[in-house]
Amino acid sequence: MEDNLDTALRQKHIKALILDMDGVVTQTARLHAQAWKRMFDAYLQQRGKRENKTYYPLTIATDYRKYIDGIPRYDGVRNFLASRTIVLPEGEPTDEPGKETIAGLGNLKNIYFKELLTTIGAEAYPDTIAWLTQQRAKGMRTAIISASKNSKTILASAGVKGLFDAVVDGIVAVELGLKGKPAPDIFMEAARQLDVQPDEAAVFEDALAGVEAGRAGNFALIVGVDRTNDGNALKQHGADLVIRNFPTDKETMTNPSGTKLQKREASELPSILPHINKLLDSKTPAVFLDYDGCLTPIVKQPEMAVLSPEMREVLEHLSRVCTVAIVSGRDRRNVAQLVNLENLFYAGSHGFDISGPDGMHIEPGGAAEALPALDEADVILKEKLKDVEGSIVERKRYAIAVHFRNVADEQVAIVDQAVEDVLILFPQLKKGLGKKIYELKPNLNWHKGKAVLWLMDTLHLNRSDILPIYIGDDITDEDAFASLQGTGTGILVGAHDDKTAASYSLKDVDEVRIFLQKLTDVVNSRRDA
Ligand SMILES: O=P(O)(O)OC[C@H]1O[C@H](O[C@H]2O[C@H](CO)[C@@H](O)[C@H](O)[C@H]2O)[C@H](O)[C@@H](O)[C@@H]1O
Repeated sequence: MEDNLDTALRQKHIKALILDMDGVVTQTARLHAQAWKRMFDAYLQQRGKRENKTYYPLTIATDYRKYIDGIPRYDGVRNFLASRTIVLPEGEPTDEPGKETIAGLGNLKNIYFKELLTTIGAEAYPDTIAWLTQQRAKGMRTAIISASKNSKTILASAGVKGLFDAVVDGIVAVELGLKGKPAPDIFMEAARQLDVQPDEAAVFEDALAGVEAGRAGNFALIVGVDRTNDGNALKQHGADLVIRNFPTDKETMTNPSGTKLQKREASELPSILPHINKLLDSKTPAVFLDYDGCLTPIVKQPEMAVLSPEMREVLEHLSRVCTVAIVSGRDRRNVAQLVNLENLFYAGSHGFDISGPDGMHIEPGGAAEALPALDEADVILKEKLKDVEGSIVERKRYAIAVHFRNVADEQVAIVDQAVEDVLILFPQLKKGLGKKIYELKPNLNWHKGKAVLWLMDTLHLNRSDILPIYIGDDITDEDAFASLQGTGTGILVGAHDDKTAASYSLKDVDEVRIFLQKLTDVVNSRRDA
């Protein structure tokens, strides 16, 4: 569907792109949702006590989306309160935060939001930024619109201010007397500032009110950006086209060392087996290994993935001749127990939790602050999924895997929704994908690739006589392949759903064992020579 976007832009002769900020360019929707929930839940509770009445708390999946998302702040307060049959005086924009007026409650929400912005910060969607950068390089003009009065701070916090020729936000709207969405005013002003007519511009929106606003303004193309599985609703409200991500040319993305990242189809990779001698040359390997799907076959239940005695023996021999680390999505203690070899390094929870021989233990990703969010998310997910047969919520120290391998196809949507609902509640967490699992991880720039580079550095392996080799089978291993591209070797086991940054392949777990055995033999034979 994403490929259609470039075609649609061409067909409609689009000269300018007007993008909504929250949910399309920056990931602040979750911060907003959390701030709204904090403000309204406390207010409703306090009011309920006073009136001896029960007011239901705000639900993010329904109330926030329906009454608040994408519209000016005070309108959001008024809309939501109306859904609970509460009418308050409008008040003044200068009302004290928390005063029982529309403005007072809106001002309190804004304080909570700014607190979250300072503590957690805004992040830009990498796919949007990569695509926008490409479009601007082709001469496309770009504007960003938002109902927020904090847009400048948010754009600066996400580091994307320079990507837009015009910014039309809540402050500009007040100055010019522009009506909020679903009125088209804010988009029309953006088009005016870009010096284009609506029939020359495309609008990108994730909110239903925003899609309606684009339609009301007769823009040439309305693109719904579906980050929350709401594609049908976006279409019903007027989107011409719905995309889940912006189409980026993955081959042109760069790896952490700044060199061009090469990605290929798994089927194009040569087997590493005939190339071991050439690969090693005169170097000593440092071997980083994923666990599930690499050292053990993928099985139905996580606890059934037991290491074979043969694989353990091979690993033990290898660890006598070079550094060996297991880099896994599993909990570190769990994977260390499964492998059960003392002289290996273990990076668990996708690299956030690392241990090694002689009592070494360190958590280099800085994820400790996400622990309360993980604890709460774990409880909520277990409650939400308790009746979904076959689902497993597997808590690791710094991640939660939500397994749906054994869930009936028609129930997988319930799992999807539960994960999305929880993500909205916890901006400290982000979603990752794996084989038939969703992973909730700390929302930090840390992953298996960073853990590998950290180990290389800490263990003084960044030397010309060392060849780092990473072997893995899953999407999460791509970060490690990318981190080593140019300096080491990535080996993909089997295939996953995307292109790969690995350079070689191995068919399955048996071939991994054969490769590790041969590697050990080559190093040993050199020593004997
Ligand atoms: O990074 P890894 O060591 O590969 O860990 C990734 C996840 O592996 C486990 O789940 C996967 O393997 C299970 C057992 O074969 C399988 O049932 C599941 O469908 C796979 O996704 C593990 O349970 C997760 O915690 C890891 O994150």
